Formats: sequence, C-alpha cells, structure tokens
Amino acid sequence: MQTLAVGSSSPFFEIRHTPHSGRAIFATRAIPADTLVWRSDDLTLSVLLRAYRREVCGQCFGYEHGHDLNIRNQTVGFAFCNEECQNKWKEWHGDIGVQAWTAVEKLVKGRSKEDNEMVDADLPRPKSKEIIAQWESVATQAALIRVARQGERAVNNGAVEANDGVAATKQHRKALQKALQQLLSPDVMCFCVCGILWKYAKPAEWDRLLALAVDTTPYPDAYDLRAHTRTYLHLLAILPLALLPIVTAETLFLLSSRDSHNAFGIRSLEDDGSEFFGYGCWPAASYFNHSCGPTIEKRRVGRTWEFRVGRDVGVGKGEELSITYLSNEERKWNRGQRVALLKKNWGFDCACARCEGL
Ligand SMILES: C[S@@+](CC[C@H](N)C(=O)[O-])C[C@H]1O[C@@H](n2cnc3c(N)ncnc32)[C@H](O)[C@@H]1O
Repeated sequence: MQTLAVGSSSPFFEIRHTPHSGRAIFATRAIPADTLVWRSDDLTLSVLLRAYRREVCGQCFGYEHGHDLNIRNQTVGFAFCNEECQNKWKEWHGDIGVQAWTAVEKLVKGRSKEDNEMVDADLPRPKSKEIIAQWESVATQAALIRVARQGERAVNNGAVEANDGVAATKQHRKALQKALQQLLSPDVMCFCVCGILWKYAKPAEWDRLLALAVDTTPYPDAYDLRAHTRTYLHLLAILPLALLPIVTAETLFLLSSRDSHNAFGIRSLEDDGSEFFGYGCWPAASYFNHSCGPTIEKRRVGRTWEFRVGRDVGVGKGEELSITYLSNEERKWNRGQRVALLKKNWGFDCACARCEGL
C-alpha cells in the first residue's frame, strides 16, 4: 500500500491506481457517516491575494467579515489576528523568511501603483515547447543577475571577485536593474516566495511535492507564463543570498507543475465560501479524486483541511473516498456543464460514477 506520502498510513483507507483517474483513495473497511478520515496540516505553498492581505490572517486565514485585522505588519506585508498568529508566522519563517518577505514588500510598495498588464481574455494555454522557450529566453539575464548578487557577497567579505571567480561588472549590475524595472506580479511573487521558503525550510519534503499529479502545461496563458519568468528575475535580484541556490527556473516550474492540479481554494468559511482569498497546496490531501457525487466532505479549519464521510449512510469497504472539486452551485449543473468545467479548470474528463451513469 502506498501511504499518503507523509509516512503515515490510515486505518480507514489505502491509495490505489485506477484505470482512468490516476491514483485514488479507497476505504479498507466500512466507515460510519461523519467519521473524520483524514486531516491535512502540511500546507506547502499558498497565495494570499494581495487584495485580502489586510483582512485575512497571514497565519490562520482568519477573516472578520472584511474588517482590517488587529495587527498589520507593514514590513513583511501581512496582517494577523493576534500576537500568537504573528509569532507562529515568524517562527516558521525564521530570519531568512522574514528578510525575504521584507525584500518583496519593499519592492512591491516602492511602485506608485500595482502594475497592471492589459490582458486578452481566452488566449491559448502555452504548450511545453513555448514554456521551455520562455524560460530559456531569461536564462542569460538570470546568470548575469546571479553574478551581480555574488558580487554583493564578495564585497561583504572584502574580496574583489565573486565566489565563482567572475567579477561583477557594470553589465551584471545593469541586468539586475533592468529586471527590477519590469512589471511586477505580486500574487505570482507570493506563490514563488512561499514555495522557495518551503523548499529552503523543508528540503527533505521536496519529494512529497514531486510525487503529486503533474501538469506539464501549468500556465493558463502567455501572460501568466511571462509573469512567472519576470518574477524569477525579480526574486534573483532581491531575495537573501542564502536562498539564491534554490531560486532556479527548474524549482519555479516544478512548483507550478505540481500546484496546478492539486491546489485547494482558500475561501471564506461563511456565505458558502463566496470570498476567494487565494489558494494553497497540501500534498497529503492531494490524493482525493473528484466525484460529482462525493462520499467525503472537506472543510477548512484554519490552515488545516479535514475530510469526513459525508453521506448519511457512511461508506462501504472498497468504496472510493472522493471529494468534489466543484462549488455547491456547480454540483447542481447538468452532466455536460460539469464535464466541460472540469475539463477547462482541471484538464480531465470526469470518470466519476455519476458522470459515467453507474
Ligand atoms: C488532486 S489530483 C487527485 C489524485 C490523482 N489522481 C493522483 O494520481 O495523484 C487531481 C487529478 O486526478 C485526476 N482525477 C481526479 N478526479 C478525477 C475524475 N473524476 N475523473 C478523471 N480523473 C480524475 C485528474 O488527473 C486530476 O488532475
């Protein structure tokens, strides 16, 4: 049996491969209704949209009906419900994490207004070849910025040349300045910084992320792809030197390729989740497949997801434990509409029992 990649198995279920839907979770025994079968507290990367940063706690995602939270930490750009949340946030991030968010905040706030790119709706999804070409197009500038940053280290250490023997010249510093003048995408930056800090803090857990379902074309359109490559250059230019070895095109692409089909929306807990604060990836919760008639109800409790058997009758041994990727409203749509939406948003042809008419 494969465990949930957290080194712990469950008394309730196992993960098995299916013919049409990748891996899925199956009950290993009858489970009564309302039983808590899994709790996931392994948030790896999350985006708290900038528009919600004053109202939603950076630690527990608490929300007070749109009121500004008590503690606003303008240095790192997050607000918190109370000191306890702020302290937990600081403790997890450590000095390097706090320095990273401080650098990001300084850059974003330094702009007179948020950059807005005129975006054409319905542009096609970039294919693998286009994605590779776009990342390659920034490789030279990235290399120049790295040398410029290594020059900082050399200066700090009183040396003339950077560690790799290449002296930082005007050309290197110019490449860095040029990157800083490019359009900013604060939410993409938030996503990338979270992922980098997570990889830095928990290198041994990287494989858990790599084990998730892959989307080889994770960028919805060319604008989003370019926002990621620009953000790569921005981060090379501003993040603490200790992080630079993991600020690579490969790391950033891998984060997007695993997040794309595995992220959960972070929504308000009231009003049927009408407020969308952002999204995050909890690897241990990413093995539940979708069903248009799910057996499991998921519920966010702070930074944690809980999964309970949702049917009055419970589930029988061997039955699939599935959640829904649709909203309450979307679940009422007809089969054609649901199938089209799942294809558009998630890229799969729904093979659940309700759609297959089983
Ligand atoms: C969050 S992952 C679920 C676990 C995944 N099956 C795996 O092997 O890692 C989401 C992916 O699972 C597959 N999937 C989930 N529900 C499905 C369904 N009802 N029909 C077909 N494929 C499904 C799709 O490939 C989707 O992108």
